[in-house]
Amino acid sequence: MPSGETCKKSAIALKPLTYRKQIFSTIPRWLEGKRQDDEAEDLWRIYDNLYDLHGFINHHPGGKFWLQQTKGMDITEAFETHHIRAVPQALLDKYFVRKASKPRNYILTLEENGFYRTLKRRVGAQLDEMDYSPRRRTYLYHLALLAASVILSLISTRLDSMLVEALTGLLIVWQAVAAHNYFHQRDNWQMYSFNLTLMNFADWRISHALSHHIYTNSLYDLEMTLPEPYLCWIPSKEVATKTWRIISIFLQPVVYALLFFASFSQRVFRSIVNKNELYWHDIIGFSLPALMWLCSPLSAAEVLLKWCRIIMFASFIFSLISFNGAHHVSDNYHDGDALPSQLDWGLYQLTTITDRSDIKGNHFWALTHFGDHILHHFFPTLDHGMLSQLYPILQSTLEEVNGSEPRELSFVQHIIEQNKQLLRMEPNPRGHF
Ligand code: HEM
Repeated sequence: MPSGETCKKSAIALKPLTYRKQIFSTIPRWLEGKRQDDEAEDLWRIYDNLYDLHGFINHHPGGKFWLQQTKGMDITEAFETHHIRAVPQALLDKYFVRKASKPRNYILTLEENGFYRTLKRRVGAQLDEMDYSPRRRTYLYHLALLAASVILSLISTRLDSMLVEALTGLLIVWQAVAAHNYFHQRDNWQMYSFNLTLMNFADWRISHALSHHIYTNSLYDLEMTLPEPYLCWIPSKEVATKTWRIISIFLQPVVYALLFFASFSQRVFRSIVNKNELYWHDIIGFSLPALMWLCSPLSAAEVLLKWCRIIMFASFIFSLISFNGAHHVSDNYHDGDALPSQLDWGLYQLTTITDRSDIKGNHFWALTHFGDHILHHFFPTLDHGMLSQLYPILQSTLEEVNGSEPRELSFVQHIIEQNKQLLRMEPNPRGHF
């Protein structure tokens, strides 16, 4: 089990992390811990200002969820990255309460003329000239994948074929990754289809959108800490010994295959013994086996077994794509490595992401495999199909700052690198930028 000081103090924050004081990381513990660490006094903190957004929660165009969940927190980066236009900033004055009495807990910066906000201003100025037609194609891709997942699930009940089950799992994953495009945006029907994986989009809005996207590869990133102790990417012997790291390489396929079941059953368990963590829309996860049972001659037990195999295939494929998609290249920054000399939030992000070179420029593959990942982290609410239009602005802005290029590797190289990162115990002494 990870223990020791390097497991509790992130290099990008001033205070030790409250949520890491407990043995297992969970989403409710992360939320509670962040509230304690941020000390926003039951209000919302943006930069050094405190706002009372209680009256705005129900009117927020992005949906209630985001503000309900972040009450009492510092939401500076989430606020900056989720709005490209100037309207939300202009609205804020109305809700201003007072200046915060303490400095921010996070040391990454979002200076007005720094890299990220300069890039965002330039993208904002381009928004009206962008080609919005890829949004329609994204809509059709997701719909087609969803329909195909349902149809193939039904076909799998008529054919006794593992291959069909694996294909069904693959389609469920592709539609779920496409649904991920939608849960980053204002509430919509597509986000619910993510739940066919047995994971829940609302949980992912926290662990992925509010934690991973903002504090990438740091100890505040739940996508780094939830898979511990089975997969440990933090380069420290306090987090995992060499022997355990070697074992974890061989354990990976099992962890991948059980991820969906494990995340659901843990939530059920904690809901029974502690506080409810389930949502009404978790029921969507069971709509496929119910439909398979209703439309097939198989018994309930046979359908259940078949569906479990499909979910295991899906879980394996999803983990393979997501854990080997961008962040765990051994040269990427992971908490404990030397920080970049410039602490701009956007430049920090660039040290934690290596894009997939083999799917660049292809709308379908990028949508279903977390492609164009750097731009997705910078502008998560923009439709995934539109991101590739922003490369020229990204490149020219980056060139002005330090002349560097966004890094890219193929999928196979990502897999090799991710395994190297699992084994890496020594912090990298050289910070990018
Ligand atoms: C945790 C912080 C916040 C998050 C994660 C968040 C998220 C979002 C999302 C996902 C959207 C929809 C974007 C789309 O679908 O294109 C949105 C829209 C919007 N939000 Fe927020 N929001 C946050 C805080 C705020 C605050 C504090 C304000 C203002 C007081 C605000 C004002 C707006 C407005 C006016 C829009 C519609 C215009 C636009 O998209 O730029 N939001 N927000």
